[in-house]
Amino acid sequence: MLTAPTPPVLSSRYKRRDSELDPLMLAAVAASGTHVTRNHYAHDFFPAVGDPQAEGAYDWTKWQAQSSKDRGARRPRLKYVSRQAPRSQRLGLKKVDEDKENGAVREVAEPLRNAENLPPHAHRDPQTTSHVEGILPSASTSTTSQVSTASAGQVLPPLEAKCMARTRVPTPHGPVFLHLYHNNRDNKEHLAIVVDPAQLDEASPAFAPPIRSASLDAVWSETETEMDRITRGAYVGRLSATSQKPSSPSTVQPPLTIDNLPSPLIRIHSECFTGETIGSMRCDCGEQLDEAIRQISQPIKLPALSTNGSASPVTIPGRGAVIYMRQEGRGIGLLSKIRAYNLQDLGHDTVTANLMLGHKADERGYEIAGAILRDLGLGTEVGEGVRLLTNNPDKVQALEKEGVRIVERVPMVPRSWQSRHAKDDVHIVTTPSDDTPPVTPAGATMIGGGAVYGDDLEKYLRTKVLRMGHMLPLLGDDGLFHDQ
Ligand SMILES: Nc1nc2c(ncn2[C@@H]2O[C@H](COP(=O)(O)OP(=O)(O)OP(=O)(O)O)[C@@H](O)[C@H]2O)c(=O)[nH]1
Repeated sequence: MLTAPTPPVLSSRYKRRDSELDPLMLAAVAASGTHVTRNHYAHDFFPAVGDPQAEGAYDWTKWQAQSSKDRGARRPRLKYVSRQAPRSQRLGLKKVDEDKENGAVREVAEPLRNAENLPPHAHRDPQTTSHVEGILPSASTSTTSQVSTASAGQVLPPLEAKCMARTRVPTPHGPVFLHLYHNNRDNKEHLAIVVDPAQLDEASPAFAPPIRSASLDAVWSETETEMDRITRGAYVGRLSATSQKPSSPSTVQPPLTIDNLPSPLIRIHSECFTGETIGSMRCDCGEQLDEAIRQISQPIKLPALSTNGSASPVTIPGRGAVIYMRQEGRGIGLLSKIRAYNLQDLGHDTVTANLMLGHKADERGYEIAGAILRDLGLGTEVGEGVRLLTNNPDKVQALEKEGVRIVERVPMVPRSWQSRHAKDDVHIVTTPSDDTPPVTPAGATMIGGGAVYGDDLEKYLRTKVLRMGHMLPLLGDDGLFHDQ
């Protein structure tokens, strides 16, 4: 129909009434080598998009179409990739596991987690998990990297994390630069919240190297324009209608002008929808995120500087970063975390609840966090090292294993516990009764309460100290603090 000559008789007498054939649609049909129907809208024509470990899979700028020298050669057939789970899973044909003794029927396959298009690490290894209560393995706080575990014999390409975009975000604690990362190990958009307001003030002398993403500042293609760079956040100074200076990959880092500059303060924070978005007081995650940004943003007071000739003490803006990892529920995902909360309401603690669901106590990995830190020039072997905000000994170890140079661990004391030390703590607000909402000083927190508190939280925090080895002093029955 498309190629046959138009019948001469009809052409003048009957004009076409349908629209012209869409050349884009024709090109798509030709490229796919197969039929295109309205049912295929969810599929990709690009090869490897559904194969996140392939070169160029997560980054469109790396996708090389047929190069000019190959033009004469036979064109490879493009792979036709579906991002959907297999049909049986989409239709909800779930495998169930019947626990005959208890008469319980339990779903063992989570359709989304087992979708074939997910990278291999998402498939659970039955050898390492146990789900039958009564034969629970001993509490494991292992930080075995969820992302680096490949099935036997599979070789993963070297990990790459690339900053796709960056922008300035004003927060109650001051401006931050939000960076969004893609990587070739999981399909998640991890974030870096960089606190370095000195970059916004180009007029003042820089005492410390700016915290910038090397991958964002790199040249992505020969054809990229200044506007492309600025739009993705590769600019210097403060962006405005009158100030638009694209950054350059070869920008020479200013040397450290002061000897006793504290290393940047950083936190690796794991996503917690409940604690951060709806203000759940089962955990202190929202408060920790807020507190981390607050602490990192605190101005740094330096003693009199000899190197810059100033005789009086100098105050410089705070600097550091929160690396925000999409590892909800310590890596088990929101669905399982919600189920775990119900088990916790039955009386089990946070560790046991995870184990009962067939998960480890902690399934997080820190390989990608390490790559993001490297990209930001933080904690590299040569350089300043970092101060890490955490109570979690496993996190310190796991990051050191990833090559992050940690010069100091800075504890994160829950605000409700701080008040036991200092009753006049500024973050503690009036204890709410049932009908009066707490009075929160403006800008003191992101979510709605100065401090999280309550029985659920107490139980959670105690479990972290007693079962997960978190380094916090516990208040004993005798009213005294006891180091664990
Ligand atoms: N599975 C599970 N995850 C939880 C629970 N409460 C909070 N989380 C998750 O735990 C993660 C935060 O971990 P924490 O143990 O608070 O902190 P940490 O990162 O190990 O240690 P710190 O650096 O000291 O805060 C987030 O991903 C939360 O979603 C829970 O009861 N069960």
